[in-house]
Amino acid sequence: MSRVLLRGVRPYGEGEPVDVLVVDGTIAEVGAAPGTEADEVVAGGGAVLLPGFVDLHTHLREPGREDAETIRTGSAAAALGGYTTVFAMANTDPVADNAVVVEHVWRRGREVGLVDVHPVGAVTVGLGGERLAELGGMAASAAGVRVFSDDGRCVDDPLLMRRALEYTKAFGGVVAQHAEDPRLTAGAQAHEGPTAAKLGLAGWPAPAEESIVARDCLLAAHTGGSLHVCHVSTAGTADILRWWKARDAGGAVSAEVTPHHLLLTDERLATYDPVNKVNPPLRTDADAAALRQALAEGTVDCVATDHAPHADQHKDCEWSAASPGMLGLQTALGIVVRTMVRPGLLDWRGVARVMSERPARIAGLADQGRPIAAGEPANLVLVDPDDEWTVRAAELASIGSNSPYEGMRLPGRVLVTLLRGRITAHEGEVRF
Ligand SMILES: NC(=O)N[C@@H](CC(=O)O)C(=O)O
Repeated sequence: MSRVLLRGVRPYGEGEPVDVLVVDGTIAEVGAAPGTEADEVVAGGGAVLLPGFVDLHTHLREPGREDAETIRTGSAAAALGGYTTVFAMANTDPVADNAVVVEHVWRRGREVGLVDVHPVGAVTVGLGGERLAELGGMAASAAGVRVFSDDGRCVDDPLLMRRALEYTKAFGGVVAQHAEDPRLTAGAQAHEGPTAAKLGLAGWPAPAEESIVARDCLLAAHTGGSLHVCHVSTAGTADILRWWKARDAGGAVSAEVTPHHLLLTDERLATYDPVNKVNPPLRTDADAAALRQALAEGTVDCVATDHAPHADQHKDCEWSAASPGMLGLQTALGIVVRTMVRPGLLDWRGVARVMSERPARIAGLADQGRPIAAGEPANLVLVDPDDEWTVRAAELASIGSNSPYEGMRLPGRVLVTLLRGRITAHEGEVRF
């Protein structure tokens, strides 16, 4: 029998500190537990206890790009960031578009054992956008895939998108769309606006995202399927989602926003440093403010990192040749605290909602994003809300070092992460 005692912690940052006893992976008691024996006692010091975070959008790069990240290093970054579950995107090499590849990713995640790694299945064969992949085969595999996405590419053919929504509905799946009309973004390098014009970079216009989101909402309603909108980046997309959700038109539509789109804007592009290159691109102050508001009110359901590690040679080059993407797993909480908690847009219950509960429900997970209560699985993260730390990309667990937050002070430090009662990260150290 394994017993872990978290002494003096505040679930959801509320009330007086309590003790939380975890026995064999399950929360056994929440309350005062004086004199309780345990294999390991964590001195909580009044820190905030939350359900472990769930990331619907992670690039782990394995198989194929192990020079940027592996399932082992990405899992370590996740545990250190407070995550107990990540969804590994399908744009690997080979593409995760069949049962063999998704089972490999799933098994490797289990072997590493730091977080639950759920492979995302590709919607189309080879992310080619022409033929549906064997969605049912991936769903029926040992990996039990429920989330499907061509992320990195848009399923721009409306008929294929319709079929994907219809087909996944049969087994409770969700289609996570990278909303980008490719005809409107050919050659795009930056958000289309004054900054891109000044810097001479080809623009990525907001309607390229918004038109696909509007279309897909209509298709979700028509088919009764489940649509999840990846990395919402514009105020206009938030408006469409707000209008759509108010209509309650059928189907299920959910959406995520990344930490970087909550905080960073295209003003950072002036240095031409490709660390700021990401897809969808950093947009304007007004967009970021609208996204923070949309997340606070629930129009955008959750935060997802879009953790996108790249090997140095794909970032240490000129802007146009650089790969888009940023590290995100270890900095997500800090950015959410900075942009949402400190300004009063979210309390800690809200953080639990957007980083754990909603993403778990969207993906249909039964054992994650659960209440902190006796009898529940002990997937938990303990956060010091006041402590600040300085981001040093070289010290992050990922192989790639493409963090746009280098040198930034971030509030909210992860003290301990527990996966089914096992401590996976402790004071910045991973426990493999
Ligand atoms: N989000 C990113 O900027 N990059 C993603 C894929 C993509 O969406 O382009 C990646 O896989 O690197």
